[in-house]
Amino acid sequence: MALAEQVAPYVDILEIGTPCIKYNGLKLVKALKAAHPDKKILVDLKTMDAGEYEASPFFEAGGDITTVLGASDMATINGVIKAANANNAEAQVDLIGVEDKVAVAKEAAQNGAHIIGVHTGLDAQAAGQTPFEDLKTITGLGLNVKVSVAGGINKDTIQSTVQAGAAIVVVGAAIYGAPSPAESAKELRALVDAA
Ligand SMILES: O=C(CO)[C@H](O)[C@H](O)COP(=O)(O)O
Repeated sequence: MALAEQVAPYVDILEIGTPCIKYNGLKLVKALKAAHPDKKILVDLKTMDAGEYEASPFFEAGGDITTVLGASDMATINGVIKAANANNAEAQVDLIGVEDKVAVAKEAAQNGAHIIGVHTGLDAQAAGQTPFEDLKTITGLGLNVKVSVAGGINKDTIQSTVQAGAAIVVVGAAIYGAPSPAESAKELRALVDAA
């Protein structure tokens, strides 16, 4: 809540990351939305099963976007899309760990997913991986969805993600790990606006 307060002037979406939502649950979604009704709240559930059942309460609590793993069964993805549509919200399909990212992105988009997330997770980042090539591949498909990118994005790389077609750029450590998260968010925002 304190971090959100600091960075809110510079961002469009406030993400509750996966460890954070597991620890805090629905009450944090409600509190964050109440404090920031003008922001979208992304709840990074990384749903793997029971899509509609798991996502619905998070949309009802004020979440605007929840994530579902592209590695899950397409029925799970479809369930999150259904829950999102019932709540005037959005389903983001996270391609983290997916072998055939193009096939999953195409099918999810065809099924009505609102956002496709190109994502190099923290453990893959530690092994030296980045999301940039995958981002170009997915935006290059020209699907009728927004493309989000996440995975170690910082001030040196954020403009290239916008130029590669990312509609949503997720920044974690480069904001929350900065000496001044607000200053970092402000700088990143300016770079995005100038890209
Ligand atoms: O979803 C996540 C990890 O699974 C993170 O939110 C995402 O990777 C963004 O954080 P960072 O910019 O530090 O990579």
